Amino acid sequence: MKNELQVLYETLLDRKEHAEVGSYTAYLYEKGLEKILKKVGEEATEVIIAAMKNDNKEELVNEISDLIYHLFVLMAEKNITLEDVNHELEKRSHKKGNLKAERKPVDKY
Ligand SMILES: N=c1c2ncn([C@@H]3O[C@H](COP(=O)(O)OP(=O)(O)OP(=O)(O)O)[C@@H](O)[C@H]3O)c2ncn1[C@@H]1O[C@H](COP(=O)(O)O)[C@@H](O)[C@H]1O
Repeated sequence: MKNELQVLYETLLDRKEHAEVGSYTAYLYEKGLEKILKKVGEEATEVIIAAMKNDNKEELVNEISDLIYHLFVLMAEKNITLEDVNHELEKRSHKKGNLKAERKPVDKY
């Protein structure tokens, strides 16, 4: 079963091919890369502000979701797939040996 992140990414890719009326995503693609980057920057700042406020988990989850949405729009715009990111994370994980049993003392930061 697909998780919500996969469904969202596929929806955003679909919006690239079929620009629906009233779609905020289609509006971002139409505005172009500079607008998308501006939104990623704004949303990242909002995550930082929400995280510094400490105890409002709901607000922080909200802001993180906004940031993920805008990052995914950027990925779709740049033809970067979830598989690309997954593959990169997998490579890092194998290199580092995330399981405690595999980890050597030198692997520590
Ligand atoms: N997950 C999201 C999502 N998160 C945030 N946003 C939009 O991002 C915008 C960010 O809000 P801001 O106040 O920062 O920006 P704004 O003032 O509305 O817009 P700007 O003038 O700054 O561009 C809001 O309009 C939100 O609706 C999203 N818009 C769409 N989605 C999902 O994307 C998919 C496709 O949606 P549409 O493209 O709208 O069909 C659907 O699954 C939606 O649920």
